[in-house]
Amino acid sequence: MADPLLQARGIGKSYGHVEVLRGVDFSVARGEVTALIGDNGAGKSTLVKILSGALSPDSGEILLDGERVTFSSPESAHDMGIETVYQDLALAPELGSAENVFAGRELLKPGLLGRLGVLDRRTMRDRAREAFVDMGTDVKDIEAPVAALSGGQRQSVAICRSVMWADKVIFMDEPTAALGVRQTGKVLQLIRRVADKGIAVVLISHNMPEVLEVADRVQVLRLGRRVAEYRAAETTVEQLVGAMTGALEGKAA
Ligand SMILES: Nc1ncnc2c1ncn2[C@@H]1O[C@H](COP(=O)(O)OP(=O)(O)OP(=O)(O)O)[C@@H](O)[C@H]1O
Repeated sequence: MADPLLQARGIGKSYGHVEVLRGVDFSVARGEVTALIGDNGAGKSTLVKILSGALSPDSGEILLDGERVTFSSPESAHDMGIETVYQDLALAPELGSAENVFAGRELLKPGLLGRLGVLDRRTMRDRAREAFVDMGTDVKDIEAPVAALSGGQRQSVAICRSVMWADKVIFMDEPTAALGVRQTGKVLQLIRRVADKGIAVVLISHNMPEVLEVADRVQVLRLGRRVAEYRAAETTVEQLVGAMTGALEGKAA
């Protein structure tokens, strides 16, 4: 693979006496979509939480651009250019798409007498619109409440928001799980576009054909260990399922 941008080495994590991750190595490169797959309970979400600052590992190390880093919180990972799109999307349904992009990170402009403190609504709207156009999304009315959008459009808003704030890594947890075929296709195109901007995308998915369609590389977790790594172009659904269930030995890419 190209030089890893984010690299985890020997990550271990237990909840009480239950060892959930056991010496997991994982790496992602700029401009690539890396799928993270595994059966229910394999440890995917736990690994993503560790790599995005939401959980601390018990052991192992994380390197970003070759430098060892420690995330004390999701905000500290955000500050280093790492964002996560969770399955619930964390959008405020009553706010518009543009407002959601900037929610909690509003831009301010000088108020009266040069004091900071007035929301710069126009700049936020313009930047959000630019981001939506740049990413090729079909959200037309960026002021309509996101509750009124389709599931695919809401997913697009959440992805565009992450692109606005991340310049290194974006984790996406099952971004197409609730979508129909057409909307899934659009979201997959969007995911590709995010990677083409030079961002490393990590995609958690249970949908193997989708993984093979959009990912460059696939890393397989089973029972808390990374058991295989494949180039998507050189593997099959059967191989992936075999590695996930333990029926097949994985071959390092
Ligand atoms: N907060 C917690 N306390 C105790 N055990 C937990 C906690 N979170 C996760 N686990 C356990 O850790 C293991 C790995 O869970 P994790 O959610 O990381 O798996 P996953 O691969 O993301 O699964 P899924 O595909 O079902 O989301 C599971 O056995 C789960 O029950």
